[in-house]
Amino acid sequence: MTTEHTIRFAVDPLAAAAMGTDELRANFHVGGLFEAGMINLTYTHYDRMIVGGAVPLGDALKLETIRPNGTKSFLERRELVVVNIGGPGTVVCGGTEHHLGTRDMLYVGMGEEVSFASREAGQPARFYLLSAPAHRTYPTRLLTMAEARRLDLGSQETSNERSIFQFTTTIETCQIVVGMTQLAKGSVWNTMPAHVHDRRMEAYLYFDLPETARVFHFMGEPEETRHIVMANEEAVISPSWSIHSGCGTSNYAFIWAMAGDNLDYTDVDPVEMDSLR
Ligand SMILES: O=C[C@H](O)[C@@H](O)CC(=O)C(=O)O
Ligand SMILES: [Zn+2]
Repeated sequence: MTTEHTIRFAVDPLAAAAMGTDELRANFHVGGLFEAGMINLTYTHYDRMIVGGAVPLGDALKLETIRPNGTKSFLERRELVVVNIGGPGTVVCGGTEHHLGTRDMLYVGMGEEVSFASREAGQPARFYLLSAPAHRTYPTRLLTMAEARRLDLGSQETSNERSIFQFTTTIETCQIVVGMTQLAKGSVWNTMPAHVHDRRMEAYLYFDLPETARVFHFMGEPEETRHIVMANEEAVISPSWSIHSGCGTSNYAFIWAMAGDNLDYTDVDPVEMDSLR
């Protein structure tokens, strides 16, 4: 077996507020996604979003179904987004090979059979995986960073100068809204001022951090915040009631992905600075 999974149940805000560091991490922090020769998946009960990692070496890795999906194939009733944060690699969907360079994204429509390969085992691809339930098949499509819609936000003065690359504005998906944010050198804050969006959960994968750098990821209801310390290539789940913002000891990049009731990136409830506690 090269496809492994763990499960995260949904947590309400009162329960989360009573948690210490270890419990917060056990519920919201997702580490160990990128293991050589493995597909590691975390099945969450937040909009049934699955976050995972696939690191193929010499042999291709087939995306096998997992028990919580309750289907014969993984994508029988799901869609998938693959973002490559490693060396060049290939995602094969129903006999068609898609070549993904670093930071390229592939949308895979419902019903496809998927396997992953690296071009060179010595410089393996590191595929970040996001999957949510789907109601119809949209075409499988490759999207490069250059094709993403770019938004430049923040400023050097407020240490949050960053570029947002929206992947799913030019391709159709059932539920998943995904993109990547790159912080400029010297900028450390993301998503501050903060926001919430109860109609969509979100997950972040922080990456491109130096080995000893950390991002303090802020979560919780705006009036009851907590933090989780994140290292390189670690993910964190943001329940729909939670803010999701971070401050790093260096600049960094992250992949954000949402699933839920609508696909409207701009539909967020801003959090007033006065209400943060
Ligand atoms: O709902 C949107 C997500 O939280 C992110 O796109 C925010 C983000 O990348 C940023 O402000 O840096
Ligand atoms: Zn958000």
